[in-house]
Amino acid sequence: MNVPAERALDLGLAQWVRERTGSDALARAAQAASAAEGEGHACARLVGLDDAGIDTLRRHAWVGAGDAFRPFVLDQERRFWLWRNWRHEQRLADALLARCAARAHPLADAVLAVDIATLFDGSDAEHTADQRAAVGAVAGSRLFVLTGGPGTGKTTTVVRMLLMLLRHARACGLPERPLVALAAPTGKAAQRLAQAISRGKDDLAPRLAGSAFDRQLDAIPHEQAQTLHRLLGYQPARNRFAYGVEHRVPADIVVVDEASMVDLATMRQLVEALPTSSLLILLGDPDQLASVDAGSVLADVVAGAASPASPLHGHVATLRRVWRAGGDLQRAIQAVRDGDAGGIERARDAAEGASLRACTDAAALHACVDAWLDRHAAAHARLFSDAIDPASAFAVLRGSQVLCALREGRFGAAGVNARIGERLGVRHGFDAAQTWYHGRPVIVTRNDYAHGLFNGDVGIALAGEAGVRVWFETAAREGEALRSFSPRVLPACETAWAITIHRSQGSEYDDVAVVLPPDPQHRLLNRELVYTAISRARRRAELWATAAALQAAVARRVERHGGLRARLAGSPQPQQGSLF
Ligand SMILES: Nc1ncnc2c1ncn2[C@@H]1O[C@H](COP(=O)(O)OP(=O)(O)OP(=O)(O)O)[C@@H](O)[C@H]1O
Repeated sequence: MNVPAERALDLGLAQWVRERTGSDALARAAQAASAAEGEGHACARLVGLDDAGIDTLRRHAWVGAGDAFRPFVLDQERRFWLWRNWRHEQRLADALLARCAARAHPLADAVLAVDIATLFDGSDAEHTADQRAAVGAVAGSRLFVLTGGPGTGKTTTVVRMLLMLLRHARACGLPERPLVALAAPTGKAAQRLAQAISRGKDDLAPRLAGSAFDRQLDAIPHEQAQTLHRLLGYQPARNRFAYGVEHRVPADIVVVDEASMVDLATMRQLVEALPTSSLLILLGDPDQLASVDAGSVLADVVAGAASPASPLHGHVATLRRVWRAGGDLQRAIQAVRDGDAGGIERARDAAEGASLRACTDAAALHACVDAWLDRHAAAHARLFSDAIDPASAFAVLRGSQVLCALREGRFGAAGVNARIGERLGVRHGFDAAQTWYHGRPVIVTRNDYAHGLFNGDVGIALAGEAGVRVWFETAAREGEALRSFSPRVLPACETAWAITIHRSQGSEYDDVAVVLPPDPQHRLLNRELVYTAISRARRRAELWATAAALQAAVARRVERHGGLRARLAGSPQPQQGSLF
């Protein structure tokens, strides 16, 4: 079992605290809080300290109870925060609860019933009961959270919510013509949101022609979906946001998709930057991996709201029915979400759906890669043909993707990438050792504000008359489609035949292969990781793993430590775990 190395950052903080305070106990607690933050927790749990040690810490001038600024906060449950994370939780919870307190019920039941019937005309009332209820509940709220797994109709439902809100804007306390902003944590997710909303509008247009909602469809600006950082006016040179408490985002209704990826600090920035009279709608799947940075805001909101005592109760709707085709795959995804690894093993032979390919060693991994390349041979032949245009190349890339739990090593993205590149080179007659070959997919690993390219953006290298250009489909400006760059000016990027599961968040592919390390004890294996990976698949997911590693992963849940959930539940909640 590999243990995380002590980070220089955490040791540095400990040393700094020790030098200034002379307190070894405080230095060690500070190190624990910093290390916990690095692992995604908002605070550390000091359960290894005895009562005397806790008392010593509590009496220290640098440690407070959170009522006034102190560098650290220690609560009654031995949770220990860096001040900034304590403050983020406090301010975020206050803002969310204030939004709930401002709730009104402006529309009469009869009006709601008629409108919902129009918006869902032609659909089965029982099958759409959750979606209908969500549309009815949003009117008059200042915060609404719509959750559900892949294909449960979150986007479909939010389009109808927006139509309802636009039609009754004044009654709902919004301006006559509310400004709607659509955002997501990454460029890729923003692009998908734009496409999904556009599709939803197109589906509805013929059905709503001539109805009271006809006019409102045009007021949903799907082409303006943007990253959260852009919505908040992030200024990289100054590392600050243009919008905040002093200067609010000019928007009346803000929809944020893939909210599970939004960390604590960014969510606080968002809620503080929105006008208090605005409505914030969060969409997401709380069972997915939490944000890369500290916090698990969406999961905390959903869990907190489950308590009937919570002011958030009634502000969260969960969609359960899966509308997307592919019953086998959907059943396997749900089984993993519910902790049942057998859901995948039972579907072992499914040509469509989910399956497990035993992958115990390098030879087995190579066999998996070869079978994968055989299956996608026709698509790769298209990709490597000289005639392919960038849009078609991106369509090929969306068809299949290998996702790895690890970054490094043979079973990590680095090793699998190297193997796939090498095998494709042999099959299609190119030298995979050269960096920029025609057909090479890449993923950006650093933000480059000058070129408008961001961590996670996927590009494709295509050779043309002007030499190799690298194409991207994430827009830098509104209305822009494809852009190309010389490889020389690109920010850091990596080959993307295989990418990490973390990097795949917010993306979807028809066919997905998920590579897990064979060691069942590997500390990075957990249920959220496997669930996130296989739920990226639209048609088929294949796990390259040992049955033991799969079972161990699905059995292990990660819960992030923090105080947000208890604040939102309306009552203090002790938590499990030890980091000290
Ligand atoms: N009430 C409905 N009637 C008919 N089809 C529906 C309904 N709700 C959803 N669908 C269909 O199910 C599919 C998935 O819906 P949608 O894209 O809204 O889900 P989602 O939860 O946003 O998915 P994801 O986040 O995984 O992309 C779409 O093809 C959509 O048209």
